Amino acid sequence: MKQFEVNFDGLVGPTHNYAGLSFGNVASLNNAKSTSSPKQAAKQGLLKMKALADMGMLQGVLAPQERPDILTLRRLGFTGTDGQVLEKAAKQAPAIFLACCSASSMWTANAATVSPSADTADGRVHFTPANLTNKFHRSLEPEVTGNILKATFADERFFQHHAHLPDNEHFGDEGAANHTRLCSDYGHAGVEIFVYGRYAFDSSKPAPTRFPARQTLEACQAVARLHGLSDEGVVYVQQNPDVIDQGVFHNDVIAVGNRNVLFYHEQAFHNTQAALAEIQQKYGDDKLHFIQVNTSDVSVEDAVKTYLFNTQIISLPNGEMAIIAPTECQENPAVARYLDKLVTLGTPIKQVHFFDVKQSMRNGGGPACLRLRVALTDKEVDAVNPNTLINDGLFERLNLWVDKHYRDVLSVDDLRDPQLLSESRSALDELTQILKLGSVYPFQR
Ligand SMILES: NCCC[C@H](NC(=O)CCC(=O)O)C(=O)O
Repeated sequence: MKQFEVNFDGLVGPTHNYAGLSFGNVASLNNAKSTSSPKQAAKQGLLKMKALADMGMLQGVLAPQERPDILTLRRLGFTGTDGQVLEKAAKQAPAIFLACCSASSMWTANAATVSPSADTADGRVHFTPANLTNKFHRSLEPEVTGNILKATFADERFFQHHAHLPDNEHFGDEGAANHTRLCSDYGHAGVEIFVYGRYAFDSSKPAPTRFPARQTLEACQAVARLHGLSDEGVVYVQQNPDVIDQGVFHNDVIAVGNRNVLFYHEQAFHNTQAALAEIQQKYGDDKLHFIQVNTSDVSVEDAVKTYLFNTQIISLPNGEMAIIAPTECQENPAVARYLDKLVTLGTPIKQVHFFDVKQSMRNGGGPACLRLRVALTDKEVDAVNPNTLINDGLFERLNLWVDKHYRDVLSVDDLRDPQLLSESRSALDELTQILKLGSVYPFQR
């Protein structure tokens, strides 16, 4: 039996824009209302997918969501034709309208939490879409995310899909961005690390004071229960509230793991030593590489600015690990120096590859935000919808599709244009045919 980690990247949607929607996410607020390029954003994402496929990795793609979200605007009382709904919402409630236009589903690290079959009680791969309750614009995603995941992982013999957790801040869940898994090989039972920002039912516990903690311990525990994980295979770690207050809105902005490596900033966790000890104890006797980056080498501010930890650590077919980093890491002297040193430290990480994903970075989404990791055996890979796996043909087809449907530039004012709604729907309708997803969007149902 062979085993793989397959990265499913989110395709950037045709309404990609900068609306400053994410309080606590420094990049989102800093770039509010600047002009975006949906076409460039989608192509930057596709190039990263293609590059990983060319490195010998299995690479998948997840479809974006329907935006503007007319269905939600109707639920909020805007009436008439779709065009009138758009016009009324844009005029009467511009902030709500902008939230209903976000292409934020591109960050598929927040699409769901995934537990591989080696970890689960019933031996299937489990998916729970994230409810993303902390941000209104993101809370609109889980229903359609579930549809897309079911259309991508359809075979019930191998894949089990759960409903997202109750839509309430007590169970705030941001998916795989706060979840990482250590294992000796992808197909072996591993240790799933769930990182939370606060306790929902105990206000005496530490919590950030400036920015919101989006993920609760209780949400993590619910996902672990749903997935049938054993207590011996799970570690819950509290994120350091101080770093949330410095703009680390998800754990994947300050830590990332792959196989036997945990790469994290000194300030990432609330109680680091206890967390690492529990992880090592549950992992067993095999060697784990805890690669800690100290503040004296890279400050939290630089980590947030460059997304040093929002890198993907991948295991290449030759067994070496490589870091997939945004070009911002290359441009920052302290971070560049650190990465130069890292590959000489004798850890499994031997290579660094830089990618320009600036369109996404400007909204606080680095390489790791753009992908959902799904560890699969060869049999499970065969059960995945094959039209969602990137190869030369699909890469070319998706580029042509982007050229045909996407705008070069988009300002937030353009979002009220009824033409954009119809462009977006024809694009997505064609995409569901390319990826053979069936009808996943409200406008198709
Ligand atoms: N994992 C990265 C997620 C980034 C995402 N940004 C946004 O939604 C910003 C959208 C805007 O401001 O237009 C977030 O904060 O959840």
